[in-house]
Amino acid sequence: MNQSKEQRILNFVLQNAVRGDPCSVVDTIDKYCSQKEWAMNVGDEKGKVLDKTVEEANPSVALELGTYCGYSAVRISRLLKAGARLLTVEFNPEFAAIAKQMIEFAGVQDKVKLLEGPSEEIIPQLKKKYEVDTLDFVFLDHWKDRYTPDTKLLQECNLLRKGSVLLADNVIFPGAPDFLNYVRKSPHFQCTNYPSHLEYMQVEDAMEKAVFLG
Ligand SMILES: Oc1cc(-c2ccc(F)cc2)cc2cccnc12
Ligand SMILES: [Mg+2]
Repeated sequence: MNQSKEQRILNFVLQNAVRGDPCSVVDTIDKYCSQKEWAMNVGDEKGKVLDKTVEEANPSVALELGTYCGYSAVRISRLLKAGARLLTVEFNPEFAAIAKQMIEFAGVQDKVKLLEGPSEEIIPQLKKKYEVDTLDFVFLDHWKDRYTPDTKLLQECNLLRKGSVLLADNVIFPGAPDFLNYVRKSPHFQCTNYPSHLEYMQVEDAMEKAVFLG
């Protein structure tokens, strides 16, 4: 049975990155996906925006929607302070299986909890089942038509507090126009746009930061 692209990415990491070194895992995925096969990791250019936003938020509890192969879970968790944790949600079982191995190889498994299932089911479980009070940082990088309903769900579930930082990938390409509309028009969010490029391509893209105002 021939391998999936995601399995090829993982194998390249297992053979070329340094076990227990998150930076080498991130760099090795970027090397493979820029030189051999494009894949929908946030990539290094937008990854630097992600890094700065995470460092500024310095979250104790972070949520990622859309794990894929684990690239941004490794990228985020390498910046977390001792005792901080990242919950990452992936609904595709094949992707989740790859990400689990990627996270373990990078040595960040103690900081990352991978939750398999649809975000609309998992978000309402975060408080009781996953002992979350409020989220300090949320990275939205899943299907673009889920950005707005999941943002509303986070608010309805009282998972955001004054100062909670949302960062959304791909607001230009593939695009999340309804999300931009929603957060920019809402009195509950202070928004900032970060123009960038689609991972590994010269196509325009951007990230949007939306800070919850309470
Ligand atoms: O960063 C991303 C990029 C794309 C994407 C797909 C096809 C293209 F031709 C270009 C871009 C899809 C994503 C889906 C989910 C999370 N991130 C994505
Ligand atoms: Mg993306």
